This record gives sequence, C-alpha cells and structure tokens, in this order.
Amino acid sequence: MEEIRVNEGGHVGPIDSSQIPRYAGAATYARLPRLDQVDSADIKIVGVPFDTGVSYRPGARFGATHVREASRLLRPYNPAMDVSPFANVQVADAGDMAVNPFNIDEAIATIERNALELTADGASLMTIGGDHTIALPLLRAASERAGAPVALLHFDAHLDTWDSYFGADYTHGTPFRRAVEEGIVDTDAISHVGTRGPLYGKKDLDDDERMGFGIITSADVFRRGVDDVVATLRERVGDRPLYISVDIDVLDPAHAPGTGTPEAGGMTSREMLEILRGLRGLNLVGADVVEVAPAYDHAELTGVAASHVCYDLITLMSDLRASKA
Ligand SMILES: N=C(N)NCCCC(=O)O
Ligand SMILES: [Zn+2]
Ligand SMILES: [Zn+2]
Repeated sequence: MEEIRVNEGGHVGPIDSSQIPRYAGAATYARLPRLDQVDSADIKIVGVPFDTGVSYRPGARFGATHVREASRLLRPYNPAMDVSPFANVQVADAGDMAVNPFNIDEAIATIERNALELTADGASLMTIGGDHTIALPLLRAASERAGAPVALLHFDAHLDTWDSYFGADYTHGTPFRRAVEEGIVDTDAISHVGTRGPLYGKKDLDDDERMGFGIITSADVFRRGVDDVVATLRERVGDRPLYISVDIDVLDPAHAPGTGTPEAGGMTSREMLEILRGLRGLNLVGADVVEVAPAYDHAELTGVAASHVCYDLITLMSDLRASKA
C-alpha cells in the first residue's frame, strides 16, 4: 500500500494518520520511516530484544515491539516543548538488533558494536529495551563516541549498582557498577532519580555513594517538586555529554505495571515527562528506555507511558541538534 507521510522540514516524517488509519500497517516507532527508507538519519531509534539478564519476571525482550505498537497514537508536534521533533531533523526506526539470548557476554558485545555502527555517522541513538543489562554496552558506545566519560541520569526504582547475582557480573541489576568500574561515566555527574523500595542492606547505599552517585528518591520528587529536582540535575550535569537511561519501573506500577521488578510508591508519568522537559538544552548524546515487559501490562498502560518517554527524549535530541545546526 502507498505510504502517505507527514513530510515537514524536508524530512521523511511519520505516516499521516489523517490519511491512513493509525492502526493500519506494520508498526515502526511513531509510524516513522524505517532507516532503509531514508538516505540517512540524524536520530535513530533501535530496539534491543534481550532479557537474559533479569532477576525476576522475564519478558522485556518483547518491550520494543510493544512500545512501537503503543506509539501509533503519537502526533508530530510536541506542544510541551513547542518542537516538531520529526521536522527539525530526520528521525528513523532502525529496527531491532539481533542479540544472542543464550550468551550474555556475546549479547553485550553485539549491542556495543551495533550501537557504534549506528552512531558512526554522528547520529543520536534512542534505544528501546530489553532489560537494563543493555545500558552497559550502550554507555560504552556513548562514551567512546563522546571521547570522554559521560554524565548519567538514571531514572529507576532500583540502584542497579549491585555487584553480582548468582556469581554473574552482567545482569540487569549491575550495569552501573560495571560502568563506574570501566570509567565510562563521569562520577562527578551521575545520579539516580526515582529510587525507592527495599534494599538488601544499608551497604547498598554506602557502596552507591562511594561510586559517586547522587540520589533523588521518588519521595524527593513528590516532596521537592519537579522544578527543584530539575535544577539539581541540571547543576550536576552542566555541559557534559549526557546519557539518560530510563527503567520504566521508575514509574509507579499504577502507571507502568508491565515490568519485571515492580516497586510501589513510584513517580507518575506526568512527573517523569515534566522532569525530562526540564532537561532541555543539556548535551544529550544518547538515551534508552528499558524494562517494558508486555506480558504484565494492562490496556497498554506501560507501552503508552514508555512511548511518550521516548517521544520527549527524541524531542530533546531533535531540539538540541536543530539548535546546533
Ligand atoms: N529492574 C532492574 N533493572 N533491576 C532490578 C533488580 C532488582 C533485584 O532483583 O534485586
Ligand atoms: Zn528498575
Ligand atoms: Zn533498572
């Protein structure tokens, strides 16, 4: 069938949902063109169907597909930031990485290699997971491309700085400890946001602090409010190259039930989106949204929330690139 698209700013845009019903056809993120349908792309969206690193409920391997399906309702103009993210620059869906589900080490190597390939032309990468294990190779690629350790804002109920699970060093609970050990994040500018829930012990927090992480808990977001939290985060990041990793379980299970390790007392999707919008202008070099496990979702709640988080992250990337151009 012919694809009628909203082409603005000289870029190939999303399929026009006023001409072709939004539920028709195969899903790409936001109905954007596939990467092979454009000459090149400034922002690439890629899926990583991998969940071999999980410690509890499996299923995040289906996350990217679910987020794409849930993204059909997105529209081309983002009024919250007064930006048309797909008109500013070319945005395209690069499909999924082919990742070995039976070998975590090989999977991590594949993800790093693919992320480097996708960004070789200077493109910004928006990754949809997959479990949180994948943040490590994505951070490796981001810091290699930046030529320096990157600042990190990590939105998550969990610290994910634990040391190992069952003797395994590479899991969804350990990527950020590995990242600190590898020197790929700038420990003057790393922070968790949305942290909550029971830990194994107080040592978890002591270790985390020693690694350099700041913590803004879910309760802090509620008590201090979005603007105050944004000011703290902006101050901490400064003008460093910034990577943002969003574990969808940062949202309360009421907002995002479809995830593997849910914790009560989380942020609302409104708080999450408003914090992201507050980060406008920071030097965002890459981002991921992970831990969407559709088997536990209801009424596409988690898929919709994740698709909107991606949309605001892409808007930040697009706005940044347009302002530099
Ligand atoms: N959802 C992520 N990334 N990590 C959660 C690990 C929680 C645990 O098993 O202790
Ligand atoms: Zn988590
Ligand atoms: Zn996580």
